[in-house]
Amino acid sequence: MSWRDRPRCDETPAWALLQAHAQHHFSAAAGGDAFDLRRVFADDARRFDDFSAPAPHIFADLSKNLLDRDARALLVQLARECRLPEHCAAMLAGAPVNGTEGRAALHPLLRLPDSGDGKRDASQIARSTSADRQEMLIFSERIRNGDAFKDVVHIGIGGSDLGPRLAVQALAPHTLECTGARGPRLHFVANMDGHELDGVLARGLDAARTLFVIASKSFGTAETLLNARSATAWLRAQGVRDVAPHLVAVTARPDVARAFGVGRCLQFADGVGGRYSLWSAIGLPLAIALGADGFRALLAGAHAMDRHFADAPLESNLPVQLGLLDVWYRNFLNASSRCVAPYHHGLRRLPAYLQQLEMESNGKSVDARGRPLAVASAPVIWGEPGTNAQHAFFQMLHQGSDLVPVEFIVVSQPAHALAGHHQALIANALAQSRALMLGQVHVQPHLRFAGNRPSTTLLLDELSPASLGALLALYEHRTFVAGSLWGLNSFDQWGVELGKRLATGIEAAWQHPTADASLDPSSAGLLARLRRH
Ligand SMILES: O=P(O)(O)OC[C@H]1O[C@](O)(CO)[C@@H](O)[C@@H]1O
Repeated sequence: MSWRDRPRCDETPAWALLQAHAQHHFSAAAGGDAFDLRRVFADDARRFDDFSAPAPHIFADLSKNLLDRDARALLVQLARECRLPEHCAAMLAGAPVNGTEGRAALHPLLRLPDSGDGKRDASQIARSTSADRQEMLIFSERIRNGDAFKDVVHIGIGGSDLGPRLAVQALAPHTLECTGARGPRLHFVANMDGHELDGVLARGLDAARTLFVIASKSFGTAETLLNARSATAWLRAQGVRDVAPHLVAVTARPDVARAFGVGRCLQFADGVGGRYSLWSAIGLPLAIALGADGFRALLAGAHAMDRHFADAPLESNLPVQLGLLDVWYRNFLNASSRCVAPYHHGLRRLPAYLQQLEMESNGKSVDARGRPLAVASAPVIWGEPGTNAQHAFFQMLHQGSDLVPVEFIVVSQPAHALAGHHQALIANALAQSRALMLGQVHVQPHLRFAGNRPSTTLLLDELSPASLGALLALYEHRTFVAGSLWGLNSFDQWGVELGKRLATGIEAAWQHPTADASLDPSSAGLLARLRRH
């Protein structure tokens, strides 16, 4: 049987076994026998070791999850029955796993290292992605080391923004700004809300020495084109006659970008999904900030995780174990969200990045064959960096009514030397996961904490280009694993199209009130009020 004909999770024998296991051992109805983290730790001295999973650059402690050995074994059985290994091998080999768009998911190919002799020992597509990368890195080094531009403004949205923005923030200590090296300042603009571009242009930019990067895979995204047009108008208004040298496109549609009037195009393959595109020329601002070697280190870290995903047995394969855990919580313990709490200021945009990665990939209700799903898919992903999050929504995590698995991300080595901060930060991360698990018995109801609340801790030695690459690749593959079991095509995103189309109609109706008749009464009423201002 090929990966295309794989059964969906709810069609397998393991699914029914998992349902029975969850009901007998994990539901409130199981009474005193229900799984309790405090009891299993007391009974099992080996639990931490047995439920820990080392992977490249990352150590994962899964022991504080609501999961026992039997459930874990059944989940691995489920993965086999769903033919996950075959699907994974097909995806990594560049098979056309994105059925509705008739293409492959090429992001792992972007991370293949060059072979020793400098040539890429791979398929034509791998060779051409290598050539694209080479071209981008030559360009980024020129901008980084040259004098032509003092400011680089990266314009893009969704996957053309979230990855580079996160990575530039996360790796700030390695970038131009913090190492004191010469080089341009970097700015990001995503929203069509003019306040964002206006705010960037107000930072004292000299038009004659400003480069705009227009990053759009399709080169058809409304927000990006609007910002790009406004940037072009600004250049002209500032007296720049020949704007083309100030505009570089990063795109899979160089034909459209050239027609727009850019001076230079950096290309990447159509088979690279937007939310998986940091590794392509979309990473240009990161390459400018880090330098070519730093960018290659990011790719090497991600590639190490690709190898782990391809080669490690399912039982010790971290993306597989996390993806299975996601299915377990979502479908057997009915958790409708997962909270991500990075205890590192550099990772403050990670929850936003993961929202696109996981919810745009797996927020679907029909499977890859067009059949309605019989089970729930992507949970809501949400979060904030610790310890800020503790002073906002942790109340709900500790005493609220919903089951929310929490993911703590902790980095061993800080990149600053301020005394006391790092230990205090780490102590808080560990304390929160302990408090969630232990709870508190108290005579007064409002001081009671039920405890037995689950968490995972991902531990990185340091936040380096390589470890960030491994972390993001881990999340990509975990998303693929859960989507594969749910039977989804994790690589399309048709759900974003309807709203885009309707926005065009509303924009037209703004100018022509007679068109209000084509709107529903609520939208027409709101528009009428808005027009008065
Ligand atoms: O890079 P583009 O084509 O401008 O698309 C930006 C984003 O828009 C989306 O297509 C969703 O609207 C994302 O998948 C993508 O990352």
